[in-house]
Amino acid sequence: MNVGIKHMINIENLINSGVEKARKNKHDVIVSYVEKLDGIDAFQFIHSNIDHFVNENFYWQDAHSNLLIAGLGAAMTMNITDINNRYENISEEWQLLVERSIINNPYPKVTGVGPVLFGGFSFDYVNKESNLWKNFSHGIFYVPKYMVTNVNSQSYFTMNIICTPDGMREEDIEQILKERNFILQNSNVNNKFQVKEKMSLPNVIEKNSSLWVQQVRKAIHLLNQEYAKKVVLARDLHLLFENEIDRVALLQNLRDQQKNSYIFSLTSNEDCFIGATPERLVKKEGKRMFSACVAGSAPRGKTEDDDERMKKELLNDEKNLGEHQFVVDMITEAFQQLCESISKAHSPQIMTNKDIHHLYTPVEGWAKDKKSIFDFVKELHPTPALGGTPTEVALQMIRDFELFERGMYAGPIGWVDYRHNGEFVVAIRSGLIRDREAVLFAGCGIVRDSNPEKEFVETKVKFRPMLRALGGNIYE
Ligand SMILES: C=C(O[C@@H]1C=C(C(=O)O)C=C[C@H]1O)C(=O)O
Ligand SMILES: [Mg+2]
Repeated sequence: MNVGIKHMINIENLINSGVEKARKNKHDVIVSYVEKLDGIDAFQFIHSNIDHFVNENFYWQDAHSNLLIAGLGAAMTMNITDINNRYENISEEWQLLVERSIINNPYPKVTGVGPVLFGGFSFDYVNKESNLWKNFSHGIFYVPKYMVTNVNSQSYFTMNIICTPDGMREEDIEQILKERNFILQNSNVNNKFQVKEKMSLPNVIEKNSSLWVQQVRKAIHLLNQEYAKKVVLARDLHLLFENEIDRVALLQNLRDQQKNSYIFSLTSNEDCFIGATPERLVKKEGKRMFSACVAGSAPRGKTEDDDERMKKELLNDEKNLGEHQFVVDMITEAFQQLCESISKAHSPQIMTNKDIHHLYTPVEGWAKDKKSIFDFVKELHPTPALGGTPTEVALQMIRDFELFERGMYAGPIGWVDYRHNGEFVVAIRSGLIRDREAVLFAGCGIVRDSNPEKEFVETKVKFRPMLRALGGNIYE
């Protein structure tokens, strides 16, 4: 791989301009340098270098594998401290950071290169601050130091360097260039990923299953008293392994097994939040906006005929169609507020994943002037696919009835680039990995005619993607 001297000189010059600008304006400046590098693969980049960036790394792969982004290290981190204005604050901070950056990008039409902010928001704005989510709190975002983007069969390498008004020593610059070369040499195509050894089988601890069913029963009772129309209740499942969980192997398994899902992983200190979700919250491409209503579920059939029957039944099932419609109504309303014009399918379609079918209605629109992706996240989250209807009542029911802390589960996770394009998904079919332990989450939309036992079975199906990838197939 060409780690070229020409690039080294360019980067050095750029850093010097960054330092000068930072000094003059008395604020931090991000210097971003983009190169096109044939044959560098985002996953490979992660697996070859993860040991040097154990506390800060992320991976993103969209549902069609059109776009892969992997990041290592943090040039700068944004922790969410003021929960009340978290979307506005992140949006403003990002806008400012971009305005103050120096970007060398010969490929201005390519999305997801140059400075990219990656991260997520916690599900609820009221957090119990449990030990489980101590490394994520209300949400966390960072701009990676090094990033690989694979898009439309091309590969790009971005390096982001933060320059402060204090300047930078010659040795620091040398160190940065050395690290860059080391990473690029490591990411060599010949360094193919292999699962070192099979993961040990976990001990799966199903703690509160009967209590969860009781909670669902209580919720249904309240729904029948017209307290709310829908609430999404989730449960947690704990896995304990003999050895530390191999996160790269887990990521690889999700990639292999969940072909048409978004694969995400976000590391903060010793914890990694990872999953394979089918559900887009919002995507921004210039002024074009895309969202997806995904709610209402049926398991896959055992045979092809069976599977077709499942789909047909789901498309005609009153209970599932009701669950779905709350989501369509809410997302449509949010898009009507934020868009000049919108369009959506007239009736739900079927979205099929490895383990499950969902009712699916895509929604599209043209954003009004100056609306950022964060404006959309703020207006959309939580949709009734993850919260309920009405939103605030449902949120309170979730706080009262659920037996664990949601943290980042079901929250918006994704990225935005320096031209303010990006995508957020809802972080379901996910789990939190810490050392030898994994905590997985799955929930379902409870409506008046829900059956608690059936909803329990639905959560089992939704645990499968993470369970299979971790080798604990208790619900197969
Ligand atoms: C809440 C989850 O999934 C959501 C609930 C669904 C349902 O109840 O039918 C379907 C898709 C998701 O919007 C989850 O997977 O944890
Ligand atoms: Mg459901």
